[in-house]
Amino acid sequence: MKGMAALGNQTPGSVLDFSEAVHAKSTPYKAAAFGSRGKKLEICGGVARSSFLPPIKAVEASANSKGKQARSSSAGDVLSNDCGGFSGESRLRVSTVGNSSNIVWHKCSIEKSDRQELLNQKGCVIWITGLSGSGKSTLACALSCALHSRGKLTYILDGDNCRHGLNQDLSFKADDRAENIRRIGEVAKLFADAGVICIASLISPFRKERDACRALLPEGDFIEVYMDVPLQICEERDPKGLYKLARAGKIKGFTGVDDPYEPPLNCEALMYGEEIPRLLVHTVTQPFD
Ligand SMILES: Nc1ncnc2c1ncn2[C@@H]1O[C@H](COP(=O)(O)OS(=O)(=O)O)[C@@H](OP(=O)(O)O)[C@H]1O
Ligand SMILES: Nc1ncnc2c1ncn2[C@@H]1O[C@H](COP(=O)(O)OP(=O)(O)O)[C@@H](O)[C@H]1O
Repeated sequence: MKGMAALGNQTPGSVLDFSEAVHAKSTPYKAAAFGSRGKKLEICGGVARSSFLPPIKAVEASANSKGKQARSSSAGDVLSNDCGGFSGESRLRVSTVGNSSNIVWHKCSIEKSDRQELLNQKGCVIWITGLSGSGKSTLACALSCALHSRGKLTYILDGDNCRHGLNQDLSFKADDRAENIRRIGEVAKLFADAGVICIASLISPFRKERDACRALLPEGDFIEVYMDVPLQICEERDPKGLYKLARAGKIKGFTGVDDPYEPPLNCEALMYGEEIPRLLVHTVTQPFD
């Protein structure tokens, strides 16, 4: 069982009420949430409990052998120094990561745990996946509003928005979608490392790539939320008219129409139904140390 990420210093068992944060409809949103992967949390006035995972401590690891591919490393291969000057210990280890050779991880004495303490919250990634029109952006915004109003620092990485900048070189072909997911996963990891609650909201149709993003974070710090809304409903909503264009053959490779979507097998939270998410019971957690 995986633990759920702590979102901050909330009273254990407290509820994130989205009623102020979302549109006007008042019918409760139907949702099921799973705290640890597969472990159901109560919804709509329920309680979500989780085990607090201590902040990661940098562990010295042996240097990568030449040519060995490592996804990323925050441990080992360390060049460290204190903020105050040049007195810090340096353990210079050169490594190769992907196509980057002769690189050295530079470590600072201010770590994730220090930033979390400053912000009084725990950095984590809430990853919202689902078809176009399933309500990802709506939920991301509602979640951000709800947490913000509770004094929690959040940042949304929206697939559409990131494609306006960081990912503007990527198409919707499978390889580019995979790269889109990978990049957003890496950026989300940086936000979490900064102590921010990062809400990633993108179709992210491939299970393998989503799982790779999960693997970038300590256990419990990646909360996968699946918008389990049937294609038919998404298509009826069609707020941007894209499904219509896809059905007319004017957009090729549209997710759900003529491009695949692989639903999560074991996500932390499952959102379904047609109503606006008025209530989402979320994670919560043991107090921050
Ligand atoms: N071919 C195709 N398939 C799916 N979606 C398409 C496509 N072309 C453009 N769009 C618009 O791009 C938004 C999805 O971008 P993402 O970065 O989230 O997609 S992905 O994760 O790389 O699959 C998606 O936004 P959302 O509706 O917010 O999901 C669409 O508006
Ligand atoms: N739970 C919901 N019930 C009904 N309509 C919703 C819900 N969530 C979002 N919508 C509406 O569906 C449309 C698509 O929502 P959006 O958040 O843009 O989806 P996505 O980001 O997945 O494409 C919007 O018009 C939005 O107002």
